[in-house]
Amino acid sequence: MTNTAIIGAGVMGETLLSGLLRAGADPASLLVGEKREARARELEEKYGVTVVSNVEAAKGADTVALIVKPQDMGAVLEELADHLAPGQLVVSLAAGITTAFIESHLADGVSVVRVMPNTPALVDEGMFAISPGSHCDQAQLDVAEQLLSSTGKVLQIPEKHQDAVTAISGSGPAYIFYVVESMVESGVHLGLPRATATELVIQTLFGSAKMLRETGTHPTVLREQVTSPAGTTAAAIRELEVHKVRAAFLSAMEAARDRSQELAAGS
Ligand SMILES: NC(=O)C1=CN([C@@H]2O[C@H](COP(=O)(O)OP(=O)(O)OC[C@H]3O[C@@H](n4cnc5c(N)ncnc54)[C@H](O)[C@@H]3O)[C@@H](O)[C@H]2O)C=CC1
Ligand SMILES: O=C(O)[C@@H]1CCC=N1
Repeated sequence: MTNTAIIGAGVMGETLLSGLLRAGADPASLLVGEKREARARELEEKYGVTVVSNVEAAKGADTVALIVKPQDMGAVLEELADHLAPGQLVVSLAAGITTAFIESHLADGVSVVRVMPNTPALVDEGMFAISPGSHCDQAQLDVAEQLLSSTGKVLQIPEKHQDAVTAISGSGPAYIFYVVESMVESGVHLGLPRATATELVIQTLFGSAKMLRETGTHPTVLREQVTSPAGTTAAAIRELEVHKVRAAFLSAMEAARDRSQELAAGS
């Protein structure tokens, strides 16, 4: 039985923890380090796992998943540095933090994988992009892929693309939820009951996502199929163009990419 340590069990840590349990992991094989006392008790009650110190969790683990905020990563690495040995695999899910930064804190030969996850992993529809550090071989990358694949798709990418990936799929669910909020509010503005507007928007989103995935048809073609000459959709899309929504998406994702790079620099 392999042991996995989860260091930092907030939103994303719980997402990974619950996913591993849904995939059949024995709670005894999951060692959790979480600094907030109340949160630790909550997770113990909810999942039957034991929360221990970060060092205790990491020492006994084959794989150590670091899921604290980028700003907390330096402190956690300093705490764990003397307790991690070659043969253990460190998997970081933090935005911006490079494998070089992590390796610089750890003993030579400790393997590192950088991951950009997203929250839909909570419903087994996550998107994970993974990149190996300098001591990580293909077999260890496959271990990381195996760990994550129970809760979503896993793509192996060069680390130089991680900041762009963070802007697209890491932060992406927030943009989609923002669009959903905006469409629901619009429905309410047009006189629909909120519950009706919400149901309409969620099913439309789900159906559209399923069409994209299952037909493999280009999104432009799918949009054109909905857009009748002089029809309602053309009137709506014209407004999105007038308000430069496409350009706003480009700027937003550039800002997220840039912020990921700033996090790497420690700000
Ligand atoms: N929430 C999201 O959608 C995504 C988050 N991430 C990354 O995941 C990481 C965690 O993010 P969230 O879960 O959203 O944050 P969070 O704030 O919900 O969770 C972080 C957890 O780490 C704990 N923690 C902090 N310092 C600690 C320490 N020294 N020892 C033990 N536990 C400690 C905190 O108490 C907290 O429970 C970040 O690096 C973020 O960039 C990546 C992609 C998506
Ligand atoms: O906003 C953040 O910094 C994290 C990383 C990607 C999604 N959430």
